[in-house]
Amino acid sequence: MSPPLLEVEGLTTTFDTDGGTLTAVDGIDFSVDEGETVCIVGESGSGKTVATESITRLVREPPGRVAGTVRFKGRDLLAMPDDELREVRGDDIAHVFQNPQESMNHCYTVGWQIAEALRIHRDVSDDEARARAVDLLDRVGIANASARFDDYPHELSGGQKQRAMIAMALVGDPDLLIADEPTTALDVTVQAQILRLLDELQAEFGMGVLFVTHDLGVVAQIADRVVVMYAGKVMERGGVLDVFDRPAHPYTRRLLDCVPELGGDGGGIPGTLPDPRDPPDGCRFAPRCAHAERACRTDGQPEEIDVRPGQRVSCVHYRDGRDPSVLDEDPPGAEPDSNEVTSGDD
Ligand SMILES: Nc1ncnc2c1ncn2[C@@H]1O[C@H](COP(=O)(O)OP(=O)(O)OP(=O)(O)O)[C@@H](O)[C@H]1O
Ligand code: NI
Repeated sequence: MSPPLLEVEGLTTTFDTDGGTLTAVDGIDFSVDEGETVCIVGESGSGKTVATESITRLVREPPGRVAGTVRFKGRDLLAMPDDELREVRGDDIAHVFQNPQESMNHCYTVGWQIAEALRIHRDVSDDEARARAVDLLDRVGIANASARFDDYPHELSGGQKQRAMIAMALVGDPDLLIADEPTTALDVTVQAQILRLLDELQAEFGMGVLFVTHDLGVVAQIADRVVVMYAGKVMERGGVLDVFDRPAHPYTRRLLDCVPELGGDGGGIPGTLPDPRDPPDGCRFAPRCAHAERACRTDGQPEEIDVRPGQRVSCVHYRDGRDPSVLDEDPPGAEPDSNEVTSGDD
């Protein structure tokens, strides 16, 4: 088997804040294979964005600090000199962010920005850059691309702006596309179009995609594999069909319970995320877990246990000699520590 395109080990990102050191991502591992889509999913504040921005060291240091290993095509991005990393960022790994407004320069036309990116990455003439930029705009589904080339960002709709950002990301023909909630700011119809577009482009360009979302409906649509994050830790991971069919971790189950499209009630999970400056002992989810017992509240996050090929869960109830079927029952009288409700899909 060839090594993964991206292999993240022990990724830990902390921030120095006035209130002390905050650990946003706490020693997580995951990988993305060539041509594969991996979704990182979890509630707001779980560390999804910080994790993906740590990969190419987009996190500002200080106050941030990124540790661990991030091997991309065999090279450790965290140990790489800045100038080499800049090349990787432009050519091999592209980011698409949630708000295209913020990622685009308002003073230049959309086409010019894409052409300029092409000129930086490739040694091409102005005419070639323009032709290729128009081609990319066309490829991402912007109608009448050669006319739209001269539009300023404010002249495009939200969906068109996001398409243009995707075109910009494709300039270097990346091997890995990191997309952080790229459709969250868009309405549902446009969101579906952009997801379809990403799917097509992935097949065409053969990219690996690392996709961040809090929306399990989106995960179901696009993921090959899913990594469930909570409070800086990985709770569960596996093939998307396995995890959706037979979620193992109580947190994953509660998340899925929230999704109306999957028969859920659309509500939230009672309680809130722990303070990242002072996380609880044991499983990070224990304070909100109806099945938590003493073993869940001691030591660190439980080691991950294989539940079926490719699916692993960090939960003491799956340890040898234990019966995880207790998680299927409503524990009598057991209430999570807090009844404050947060939305599971904000
Ligand atoms: N620059 C920063 N300085 C201090 N703390 C930060 C910084 N950036 C992120 N954090 C903290 O790190 C934690 C993880 O944040 P992150 O943005 O990665 O969450 P997320 O899972 O992407 O959430 P969302 O779904 O809302 O985007 C949060 O507690 C957040 O407040
Ligand atoms: Ni985020």
